[in-house]
Parts: sequence; C-alpha cells; structure tokens
Amino acid sequence: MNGTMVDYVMTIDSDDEIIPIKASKNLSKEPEEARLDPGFVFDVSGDPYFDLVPQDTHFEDLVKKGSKPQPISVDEIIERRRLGSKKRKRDDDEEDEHNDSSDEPGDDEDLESAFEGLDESGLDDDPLASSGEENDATEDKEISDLSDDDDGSSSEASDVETQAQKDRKAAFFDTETAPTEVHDSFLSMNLSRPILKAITTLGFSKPTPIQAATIPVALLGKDIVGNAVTGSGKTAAFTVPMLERLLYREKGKNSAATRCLVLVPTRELAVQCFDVGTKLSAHTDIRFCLAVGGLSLKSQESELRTRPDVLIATPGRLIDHIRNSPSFTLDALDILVLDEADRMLSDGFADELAEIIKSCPVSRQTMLFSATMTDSVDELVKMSLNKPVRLFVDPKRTTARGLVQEFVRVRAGKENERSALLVALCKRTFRTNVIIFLRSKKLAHQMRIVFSILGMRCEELHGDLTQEQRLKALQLFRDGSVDYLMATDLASRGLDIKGVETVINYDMPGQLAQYLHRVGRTARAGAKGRSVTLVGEADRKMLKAAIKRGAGEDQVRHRIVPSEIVQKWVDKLEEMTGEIAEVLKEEKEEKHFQHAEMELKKGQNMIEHEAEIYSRPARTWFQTGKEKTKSEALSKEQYEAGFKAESKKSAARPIDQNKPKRDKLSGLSRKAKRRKMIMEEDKEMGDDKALNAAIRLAKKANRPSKIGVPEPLSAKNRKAAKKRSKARTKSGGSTFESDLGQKPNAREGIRAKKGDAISMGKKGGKRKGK
Ligand SMILES: Nc1ncnc2c1ncn2[C@@H]1O[C@H](COP(=O)(O)OP(=O)(O)OP(=O)(O)O)[C@@H](O)[C@H]1O
Repeated sequence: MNGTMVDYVMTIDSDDEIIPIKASKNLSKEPEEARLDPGFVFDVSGDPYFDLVPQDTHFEDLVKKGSKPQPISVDEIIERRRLGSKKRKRDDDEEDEHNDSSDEPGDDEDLESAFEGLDESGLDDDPLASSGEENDATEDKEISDLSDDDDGSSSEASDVETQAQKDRKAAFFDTETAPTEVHDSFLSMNLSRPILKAITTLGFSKPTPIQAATIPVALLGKDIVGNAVTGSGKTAAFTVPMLERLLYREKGKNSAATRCLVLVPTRELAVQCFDVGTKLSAHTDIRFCLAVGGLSLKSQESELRTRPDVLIATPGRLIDHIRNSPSFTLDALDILVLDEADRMLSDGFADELAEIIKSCPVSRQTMLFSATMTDSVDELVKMSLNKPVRLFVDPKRTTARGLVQEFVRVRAGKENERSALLVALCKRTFRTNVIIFLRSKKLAHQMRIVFSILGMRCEELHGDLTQEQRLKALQLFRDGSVDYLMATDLASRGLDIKGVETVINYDMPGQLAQYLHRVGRTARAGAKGRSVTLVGEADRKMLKAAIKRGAGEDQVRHRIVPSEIVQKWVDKLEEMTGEIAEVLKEEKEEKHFQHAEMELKKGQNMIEHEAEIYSRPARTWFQTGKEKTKSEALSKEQYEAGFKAESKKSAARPIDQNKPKRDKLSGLSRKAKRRKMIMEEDKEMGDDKALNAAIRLAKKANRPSKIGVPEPLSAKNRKAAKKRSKARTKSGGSTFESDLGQKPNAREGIRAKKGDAISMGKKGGKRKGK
C-alpha cells in the first residue's frame, strides 16, 4: 500500500458497535440527480412470489413436485434436539440450566461460564477448530505492509485497457450513436403514458444515470452493452424501453408472439426481473412468462403456448423448452436481453447461450448488461451484438457510493478461526439484515446449523436446496423473519433485497467481479451499507484491488475483533462440533428415509401407470450431465483466466470454442446459413427430419410481424399529437392510442426497417457470427 492508502485505512479497535457511516466527501459532492430514493424498492409488502403467476394458478402447483424429496428442516432437528437436551438437563443442577441460556446476543460473560461446564470433544479436522490471536498493535502495520506489496500483477491490473484494445473496441462499437440529450426526467424520454404511470407508481422520480443513458438509445432499436455499478437500476434500464417498444407490436387475432426474451443466470434473479417487469407493465396488456428450472415444466409449457410477449428465463430451462415444447419458438423475437452476462458465462452456460442466440432471428435488438465485464463477455458481445452502443456509466467506480468496506485480518496459520470471527462479528455487532457469503454449499449449510444452535435466526440460500426452499429462504429474509442469510454466490448477482445492512464475506472471493457483486447486495439505490470481509494471507492482491476500486478513500476500514472474544467463540464452537455432527447425522438419516419412500412410490407408479409413462415422447437434452460438468469446469477456468494479466488474455480466449461454426457458413446467405445449421443439428441429434421440418414450417407460418421502434415526437408533432389525443378522448378513442399520441395502429405491426433506425441514429452493419 502506498503512503496515502495507509492514512485512509481507519482502524476499528472494537467490534462492540458499528461506527456510523459518515457522509463521505464523495457523497456530499455527488450530483443531486445521481442519488436515488434509498427507501424505495421494487418489492411490495406481502409475499412477492404469489403474484408472479396467473391469478388462477396456485404457486404450489408451479413448484416442481417429486423431483426432489420433501425438504428437511434443520430447525426442526435442532429444536427436537434442544427439547431432548432440556429434558436431560432437568436432571442437572441449577447452574447448568443457567449456562444453557448463554446464547443470548452479546451476553459474553454468561457464555464464558457456560463453556466451563461443557464437554471437551473437539474434532481434529473440523473447520471450526481454533487457533490463538495476536495483539492488535501489529495489525495496522501489517495491513499497510499488505497493501504495500505492489508487484504490479494485481487482479485489477487486468482491467486497464491498452491502446490496442481501445482501438479494437472503437472499430467494433457504434461510436456515432451517443445519447444526445441529458435526461434528468422520464418525461422527456418519449415514453407512453401507461409506462410513465407505472414508473410514477414505483416512485422513480428521476432516471438513474444508466437509465438516462440506456432508455433513449434502446428506444431506437440499437444493440447495447450496458455497464454500471450494482444497485444502479439496470433492470428498469432495459425493461422500460422493451415495454415501450412492445406497445407498438401488432395486435389482434393470431398476432400473439414471444417477442422479448430476458436471460438471467439464476432463478431468483429471474423471479425478480419478472416482478419488476410485471409492475412496470401494470397499465398495459403486455404479458410476461417465467421459465426457470425448479418450477413446473408443464405449467410453463402451457403458458408458453399462449405466446406471452416477454419471456424471462434461465438458459438451461429455455433450451429445454426450445427442444421439447413443439409449439414454442423464438422465431418472432425482437428483443434479446442478456443480464449478468459474465455470470452466465462463468456458470458454464456458454454453450447454452450460443445455442439460444442461434435460435433467435438475426434482425433482433440485443442488450447486454452487467456490473462487471470480462474478456468472455467481450467475446459474447462480438458473437451476438450488432455494432452495439457502449454505455458505461462511471467505469472507474466499481462499488456503490454508500458502501463502507471493512476488512478483518485472518492471520497465517489461523485460518481455522474464521468461523469464530464470523460468529463474534454477528453476535456482537451485525445483528440484523446480514447476508453472509460462503465459498461452498456445504459450508453455508454447516454455518446455518451453527447459527441456529446458537439461537440466531438464520436461513440458507444455495443450489443444494429445492426451488421451494430457495424461494422460502429468500422470502423469510426479505420480510425480516430471519436476520442472517447464509448464501453461496448463487445470491451474489442481481438480488435486490430491501434494507440489507451488511454483507459479510466469510472469505475473499477469487475474482474481483465476484467480490463486487457480493458487496453490491447492500448500499443499493443510494442507500448506505457495509461490507465486512475476512481476509487471509492469500488474499493480498484481492484486498488491494478491492480497496482501490472502492467508492472513496475514506470508506475503507480495518476492523479488529478483540482476541479474547475470538478465543471465546473458538472454544464454544469447538464444544459444539459434536452437536453439529449429530444434527448433520440426523438430517442425513431423514434424507435416506425420504429417498427410500420416494423410490417406493416411484415403483408403485411405474406398475400402475406403465403404459401411459412409456407412451410419452422422450425429452431431448442439450447436454448430458457429463458434458455439462465438463463445460462448467472449462467455463470456470476461462472465467478465471479472464481476470489474469493482459499478456495472458489472448492465450485464454474464453468463448472461442463456443462460437458458431462461422467458417463453414461464411459466404452463405442468412437463410441458407440457418437452413444448413438446422440440418446439421438434426443430423447430430438423429431427429426425425420430416417431423422437424413440418414443425418448423408450421412455426414459420405462424410467425407474426416484428415490432417497430417508437417515433420520436418533434415539438411540432407533440402539439399535433396532443390535439389528436384530445379529440380521440372526446370521441371515446382507446387509452392506448391516446397514450401513444398517434393514430390508431399507425405503426403497430410494422417491421423494424433499417431506415427506421437510421433516421434516428444510424443502425450498424450486418450482424456477425450468426
Ligand atoms: N429511477 C429510480 N429511482 C429510484 N430508485 C430506483 C430507480 N431505478 C431503480 N431503482 C431502485 O434501485 C434498486 C436496484 O435496482 P436494480 O436491481 O435494477 O439494480 P441493478 O443495477 O440491476 O443491480 P445489480 O447489478 O446488483 O443487478 C431497486 O430496488 C429499485 O427500486
């Protein structure tokens, strides 16, 4: 760390209380329009998941039944054990009973006495095992040493653009279409009244910077690459123009079609996007559909048959529908949104993305968003976007303005103290609205058991849970029924939860992007928040990168947890290892039992309904389990390579292998290309050619015309439109028509022609790579 950095890393000597987050210099300088209403959130009171599905459907119906056994409640096991142990303890003396109540937050004296009577049965290789703590005086020095260690190869070094890169980008991106007006109000953006009404209902008084930049360009039908910090309103930035364009779609009999697709990496994020979309379209007739794994395939299929206007999906489930729902097609797609694109790639979805993109019409508009960009995203952009407009808001700043970043040092050789540190921090200081990120599902589950045994209200969110459990955990955390959410990186992207005060990183993630997304769950939409990261010796570079990319010099803290407190929790956790193991054992036994019951039921079903089950058409899969695991590992490797130094970048070339087969197709017309690709695919899959051709023909015959782009209103036209709208209102014209300020059906159903866009800002050349 250089001299100045030493000065600004403030040390918090005690974790007894939260040092109030002072308005930073940066914050006070912040332009008024950049601040959001911290009190506002998309989610309304009540259960946000119940209004995600058609009124006549029960949510329970949508949750995939039978694929996973009924969830086992850890809380129930712990409660059962607690009751059992209470009974045993009744035989003990008064003193021991008193010790039992030592789990109250902050009651450290009581805890101390409680430990004395407990049995010493530590497990040698248990992650919760202890080590000592050194004095605090050296901490300051060492954290400065840590940051002084500038070897020039830190993670963030790879983020610095070389001139060659800049030139390449300039050649690829549309540099002519820049937002011409600075919009400090939604009213000046040429939006229709139903959309404006919804924006007002949501309490958005001003567009955020990324919204101000994106909406006008997106309305032109241009491809966009958007980048802005977490919690800056990217969801509405692409949803608003998408809805506005949809208002101009063809309506009437046989014109229903899925025209917009939003792809997101996680199911929870899809649910949230769906929620935002339905709220913003509340005053329109635009229909949304959610297609994510873990929810019932059948009800999704039947909903897709009605051809909803907007589909929000995760890549895996979408591929399943493309392959296995005969009436479903993306042929009529006008707008494709790739949200959190880098995460989709790092999750091993590169192949799926390539397949989906191949299934979309070439003439679509594509918008790609993320708070962090990687090399693989660059490749995806090249593959799927057509002369995009690059809209990067404040690219130097990577964390929210209201975020205070704290770091807690975990010394070499004392890695095993992490759990004790975490418990100490949560027991004494961070007591409500805390998301804790852990590196594995197993650890998240174990820690949830630890917290529950200690009487701390806690839920877990990771991929080992059923969708039902995941949604429930989120809901309990959202409504404040639990104070802690133990999560893996599943929850690091996009989730917008009101009032998250603190994000704790049990360990420093391997990539800066991951860190930024995790800490981005707090300090959203102009609110203040705090992140606390446990930093080990191996995390030096990441620590340095995180500090450098923070919101401001005065918003970084070094927190020290008193060593005696850490030791206290180390001892307590050691004592608890036996109990944790018992809970895990009981849970495992229950799981086995449930599994056996399920298998039995399955067997009975097979006997009873054999004929019907075998008559069902076989579903085809995009990848086998083995292929998927392989591609996930590859993506992870490539994702990590994307963060390495620039010199290594060209060697990594992440998505190259996944590019559509360009060479074989070059020189062919668009139609011929597509036909050839489909034929090859059929050959690979060994599908029935005639049947597939018939399905394709039927789908093609049903394909509706494309949506256009809204025409900007000149001052003169605006007046005329107002007059027309008044006249129509008098004569009882439809609200939509008057909202649009145009003649009924004046532009409805018109295919977006090149000229449309050119007249408002040049549309780029031919789309590459498809
Ligand atoms: N114009 C606005 N005015 C006030 N609040 C807004 C506005 N736009 C969005 N918000 C609020 O900002 C919060 C964050 O929005 P959103 O989830 O879209 O952020 P994001 O940039 O997608 O974040 P992430 O990168 O983490 O996915 C939401 O709760 C929303 O209520």
